[in-house]
Amino acid sequence: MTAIETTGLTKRYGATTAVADLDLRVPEGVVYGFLGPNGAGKTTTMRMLTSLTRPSSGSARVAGVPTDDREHLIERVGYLPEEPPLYTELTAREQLTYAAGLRDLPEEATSQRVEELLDRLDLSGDADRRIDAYSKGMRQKTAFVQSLLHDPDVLFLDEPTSGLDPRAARTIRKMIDDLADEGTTVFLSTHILPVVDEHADTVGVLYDGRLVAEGPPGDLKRQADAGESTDERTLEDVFLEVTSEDPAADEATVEGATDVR
Ligand SMILES: Nc1ncnc2c1ncn2[C@@H]1O[C@H](COP(=O)(O)OP(=O)(O)OP(=O)(O)O)[C@@H](O)[C@H]1O
Repeated sequence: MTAIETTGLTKRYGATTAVADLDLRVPEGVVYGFLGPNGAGKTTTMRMLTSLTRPSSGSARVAGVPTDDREHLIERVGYLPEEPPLYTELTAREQLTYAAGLRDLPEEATSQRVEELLDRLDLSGDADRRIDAYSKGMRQKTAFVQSLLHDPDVLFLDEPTSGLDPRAARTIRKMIDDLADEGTTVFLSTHILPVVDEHADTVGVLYDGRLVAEGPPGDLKRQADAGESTDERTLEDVFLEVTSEDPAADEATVEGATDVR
């Protein structure tokens, strides 16, 4: 099944077109790296795909559910936004119990899952402290657990390793791989290109609201004209090339993998 499918998905804010006519097909169980410069429309896309923002036109289905069917959609998707909202007067354990309650998740199984996830992220020892006393990384870990609690089919992650120390960041990256192995589709937006290079099966690059390149990282690198041997090309070269204002660079970009312009 296709995990994410969008047709002509568009969002306008007044005169600004944040996302323009986006056609995406993301198969189940893959890690999809969603890249783009600041203001390219990544957050807006994720907000539309999680039913937090309505498209101006076009449509989308996630896990087979139309995104305008919010009630059913939220059972199937998880979202870790860049600045996750948490009740800072609660402890992490209370926050997670509260979130599970909102979703009507079975108590015992959920509590076991919470403990496993907290333990994996090295947060068990702090789980009964109030979130307002947490570091940025501890808040991030709490929000990450919250996005996963209901075992979503499709998980949207916006800069999931933001503020995390190297060990915690590595744990999250490993969890992303494990989730995909278990069949979860992970839609990963980050500016940390080596993470995308290592973990994403497919990369999509958004520029000015449009998808300007898409394909497996290796294919994109092979086809990028970075003036270097293939081995030395990085995803950063691809990114800079396909998001360039320079029309000459626009001509000679990543043809083939799926250059979608
Ligand atoms: N609520 C809003 N009202 C008006 N304009 C908005 C709103 N949200 C986003 N935009 C505009 O839409 C465009 C895309 O923004 P978006 O936040 O989706 O980009 P992004 O790719 O997530 O950027 P970043 O990498 O900086 O997080 C920008 O021009 C932004 O100013």
